[in-house]
Amino acid sequence: MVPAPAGPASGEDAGPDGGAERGGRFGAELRVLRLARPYLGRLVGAGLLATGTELAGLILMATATWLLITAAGRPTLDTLTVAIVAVRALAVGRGVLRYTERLAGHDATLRVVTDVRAAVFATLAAGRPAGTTAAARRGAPGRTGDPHSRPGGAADRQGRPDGAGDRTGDLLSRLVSDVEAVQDLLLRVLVPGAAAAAVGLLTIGATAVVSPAAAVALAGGLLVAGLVLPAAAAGLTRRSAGRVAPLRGALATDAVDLTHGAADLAAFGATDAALGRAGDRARGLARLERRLAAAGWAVDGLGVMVAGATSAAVVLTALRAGVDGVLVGVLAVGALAATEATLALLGAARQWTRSRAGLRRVARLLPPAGASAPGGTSGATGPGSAGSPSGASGTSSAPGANGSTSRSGAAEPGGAHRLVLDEVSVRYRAGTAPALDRVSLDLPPGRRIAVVGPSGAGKSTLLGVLTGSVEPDGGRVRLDGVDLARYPADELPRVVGGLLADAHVFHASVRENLLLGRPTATEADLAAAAEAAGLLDWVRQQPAGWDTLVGEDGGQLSGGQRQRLALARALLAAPAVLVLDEPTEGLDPAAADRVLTSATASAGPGRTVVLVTHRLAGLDRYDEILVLAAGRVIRRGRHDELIRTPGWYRDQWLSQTAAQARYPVPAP
Ligand SMILES: Nc1ncnc2c1ncn2[C@@H]1O[C@H](COP(=O)(O)OP(=O)(O)OP(=O)(O)O)[C@@H](O)[C@H]1O
Repeated sequence: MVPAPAGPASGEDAGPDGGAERGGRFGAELRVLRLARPYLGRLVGAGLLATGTELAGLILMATATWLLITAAGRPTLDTLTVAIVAVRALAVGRGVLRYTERLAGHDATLRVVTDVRAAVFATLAAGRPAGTTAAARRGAPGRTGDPHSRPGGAADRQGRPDGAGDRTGDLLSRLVSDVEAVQDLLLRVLVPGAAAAAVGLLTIGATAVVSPAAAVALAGGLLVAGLVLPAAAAGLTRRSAGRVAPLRGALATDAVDLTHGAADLAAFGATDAALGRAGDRARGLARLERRLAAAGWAVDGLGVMVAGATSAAVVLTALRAGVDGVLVGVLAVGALAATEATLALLGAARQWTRSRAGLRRVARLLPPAGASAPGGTSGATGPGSAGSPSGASGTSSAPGANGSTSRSGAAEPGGAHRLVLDEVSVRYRAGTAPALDRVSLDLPPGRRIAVVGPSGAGKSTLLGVLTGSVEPDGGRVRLDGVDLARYPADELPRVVGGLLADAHVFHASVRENLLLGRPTATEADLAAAAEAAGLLDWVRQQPAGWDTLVGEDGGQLSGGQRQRLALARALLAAPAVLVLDEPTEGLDPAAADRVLTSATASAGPGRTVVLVTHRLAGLDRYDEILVLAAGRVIRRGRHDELIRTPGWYRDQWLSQTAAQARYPVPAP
C-alpha cells in the first residue's frame, strides 16, 4: 500500500531516526537554510521590502484617518495638501513595494531552491542520502536515481518505521513537493513572518511615543495575534495533517489500484466492492476536512475579533491617558492595521506546519554541515556520472581519490583504490535476521571477487554496502582508509559503481543511455562497451543505430537487450571498483557466459571487480569466490578449491554444467 504523501506516517514525526532533529528542534530548517546563506542579502532585501509594504499600508491608513478627522475641523489647505499627497504617495508606493518585494523574494527563493534541488539530486544520484541514519540510508534510492532500485527498494525511504513499499510516482512527486516546501518556508513563512514581526514592533514603538499605556494594550493584542493564535493554527494544522494525510494517501492508493487494477477487479467481480470502499473513504475524508476547516475558520474569526478588541483597548487606554482625540483615531486605525498585519503569522504558522515533514525529508538528503556538498549537479544520474560539475565538493577534500576520477565528468578508468569491509552486518528491520552477518572482505586494486549463493542470501545487500547505498549496522567499510559514510558523496560513484539490481533504463536513445555512464565517451568507447556487453550487433542492426529509442523503462527492448544496455553503461562508467549485480540476468546460459567473460575482460587487469552471479561458468578467473547463505559467508576460496569439496557451490556447478551439456540434472 502507498503511504500517505504527508503527515505522521510520512515524516511529520520524523520517523524513528529523527534524522534532521539531530540539529535540534529546528535542525531540518537550519540545514535547509544553510543553502540560503549565499543569498542572505537578497532575502534580507525581500524582508525589508515586505516590511516596507506593510508599513506603507499602515501609515496610509493612519494618515487617511488623520486626514478625515482633521478635515472635519476645516484646517488650512496647506495642511490638507501635504496629507493628501502623502496618502497618494503611500497608496502608489505600497503597490510598487509589493511588486518589488515579490520580485526580490522569488528571485532569492528560486535561487535557493535550485541549489537545494541540485544537492538533493546529487545525493540521490550518489545513492547515498547524506546525513541520515542507517534506516533512512538503507532505503535510499539507488545510484541510478531510480527509487525502485535496490537495495532498499521498497523499504523505509523516509526512515519510516513500517517501511511500506512506495510507488515510484509517489516518491518522485513527493520529492518534488518536498523541495517546494523550501520555497514555502522562505516565501510564505520567513519573509512575511519577519515583516509582520518588524511592523508589530515598530507600531508598538510609535504608539509608545504617543501613549505608553496604549502601547502596552497594543503589545498585548499583538502577542495574542502573533503568538497565541498562530500556535493554535499550527496545532490545528498538525492535527489535520496527522488525520487527513493518511486518508488522502489511502485514497490515492485506491485511485491507482482502481485504475491499474481495473481489469483484474472486473475479472474477479470485485469492482463494486472496491468502488464502495473507495467511496466510503472519500466521504470520510470529506467529513473530516469539513470539521477541520470549520475549526480553522474559527481561529481566523478569533483573529478578527482580536484585531477589534486590540483597537478598542488602545482607544480606551489612550482616552484615559488624555491623548488628543485626533491622535486617538489614528492610534485606533494603526492598531487595527498592525494587528491585521500580525495576523499574517497565522498563515505563516499553518504553512510552516504543513511544510515541516517535507523539509525534514529534504534535510535528510542534504549533506550535513562540514561534509562534502554533493550539490551543483546538472543532470548526471548514472553510475560514474559527473556528480558536481559546479565543483561544489564542499568543505572536505576527497580522501584517496588519487587519480581515478576527474572533474571533467568522465570517470576515468584505473586508479588505485582499496575497499575493505570489516565484520560488516546489516539488518533491515529490528527483530529480523540480518541480511549480512559479520562479512569481511579485502578489495585491493585489481582484485576480482565473485559473490554467489541462494536467493535472499544477501548478495545485493553486500553490493549496496560496497557502493554506500546501504549503511551497515555493525562493522566498518573503508575506502582508502576513510569511512565510506564520510567519503565525499560526489566522488564515491566514480570510485565504486557499476550495474546494480534493477538498473533504470531511461526513455532516451541507446547513445544517451550509454553516455550517462561516461558523458565524454567517444563512439569507439560506446562500441567497445556495447561489444563487451554483447549489444553491439543489435545496435548495428537497428536502422537508427545508436539513436534508437529504447522506450519508457526500456520497454521497446527485450529483457536481455535491456540488461546488456545497462551493463554496457556500467562498463563505460568504468569506476575503479566495478560492481556487477547479476549482469547476465535474462540471458540464455551460453550468451550469459559469453557476456560475463567479455565484460570481465573489458574491465582490464587494474580494476577491481565484484560480481554477483548465479552463473558459475568463468568464475575460475576470479581471485576469490564468496559463498553467502543467510547473510553469512559459508565458504570462500577459488573456483577449483570450491568444486573439490561438497557444498552449495559444487552442487550448483555440477547442476549447471550438467544442464549445459544437456544431460538430465541428477536428482539430489
Ligand atoms: N530493502 C529491503 N528491506 C528489507 N529487507 C530487505 C531489503 N532488501 C533486501 N532485504 C532482505 O535481505 C535479505 C537479503 O536480500 P538480498 O537482496 O541482499 O539477497 P540476494 O542474495 O541478492 O537475493 P537474490 O539472489 O534473490 O537477488 C533478504 O532476506 C531480503 O528479503
